[in-house]
Amino acid sequence: MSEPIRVVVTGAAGQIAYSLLYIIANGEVFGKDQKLVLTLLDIPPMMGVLEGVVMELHDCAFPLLTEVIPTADPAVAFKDVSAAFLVGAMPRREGMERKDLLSANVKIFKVQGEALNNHAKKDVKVLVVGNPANTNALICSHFAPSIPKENFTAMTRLDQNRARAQIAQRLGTDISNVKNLIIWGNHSATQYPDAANGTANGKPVTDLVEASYLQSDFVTTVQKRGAAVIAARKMSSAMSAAKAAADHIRDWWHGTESGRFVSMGVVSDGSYGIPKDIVFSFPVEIKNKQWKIVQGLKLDSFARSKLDITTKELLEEKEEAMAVCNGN
Ligand SMILES: NC(=O)c1ccc[n+]([C@@H]2O[C@H](COP(=O)([O-])OP(=O)(O)OC[C@H]3O[C@@H](n4cnc5c(N)ncnc54)[C@H](O)[C@@H]3O)[C@@H](O)[C@H]2O)c1
Ligand SMILES: O=C(O)CC[C@H](O)C(=O)O
Repeated sequence: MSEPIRVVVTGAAGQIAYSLLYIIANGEVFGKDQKLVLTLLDIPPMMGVLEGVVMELHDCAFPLLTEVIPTADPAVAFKDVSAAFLVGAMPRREGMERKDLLSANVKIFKVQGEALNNHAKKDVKVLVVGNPANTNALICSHFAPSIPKENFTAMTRLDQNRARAQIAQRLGTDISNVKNLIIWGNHSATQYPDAANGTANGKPVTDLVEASYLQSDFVTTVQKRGAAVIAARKMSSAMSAAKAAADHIRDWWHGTESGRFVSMGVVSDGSYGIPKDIVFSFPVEIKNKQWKIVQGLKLDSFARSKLDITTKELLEEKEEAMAVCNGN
């Protein structure tokens, strides 16, 4: 059994955290031999609810959980953390526009970037789940200059999982047989879910599924899945978001198997002609806790036009977010 590591979950009294905390504390992210100290951050009015979550965590009797620290103070929450799940933010509800979220949520990530900068381990692995996730991750990194920007990522794993589920259902095969679907760009309705490199039972998805579906309904279903869940549940997706957050950090911590890639929002280095310094979802491979963008994949003109749309949205979001953070 190794020494405990400290892991923070923000928005710990919320919906996603309620599913996520179980998965983390049960050893399914950092491993069954990794003891954990969990710090749980939420805002002061939620401290009562958070107390209940803490009681339940104790009552689960998780062997790996050595301590649980609920707090409303970022300095306490981020102290010496090795991994950070930044979930806490307002979710979009029916009738709200995505833009309504940006100005409210982006400020949270400025504060938390500063807190990470001042209190976290310098090799902390940060996953931003709170929306607009890509731009929040960029802001967080911007305000944490002492931590390498490679350590800040945004969650598009839920979109990847959604894409896999759509293809598996269409082919009537197990989801574990469907690999290497890619999410490019923003975690929003402009993302481009791309099956061009995907395989199902070892065969190219493009040989098994009609191009007309892959270029239309497949793309729009995945793009709009979050909105469809909100319309049905009247609340944003939570169980599936928690599972995806756990998948994301588990793969970052333990690595990806050879030949298999996963999608993560990472600070662009200019790969595939995407402008530097926006958080863009790319296919990555992971080894020794370092991700690398998969290079050399072919993008046809259809794919390229989709990447242009999502890039434009991310550049606009960046400008808007910087203006909010600078008080303009
Ligand atoms: N990237 C993705 O794939 C994805 C998927 C689903 C949801 N989301 C986003 O995740 C976020 C959380 O969703 P949820 O359903 O858990 O929402 P929720 O409203 O149930 O919970 C959010 C929690 O965050 C807390 N919070 C607010 N400001 C905070 C702050 N400054 N510090 C710490 N905690 C704070 C709230 O008090 C609340 O307890 C939303 O922004 C949602 O849109 C992202
Ligand atoms: O607000 C949305 O449209 C999406 C909410 C969430 O990010 C999801 O993908 O389920």
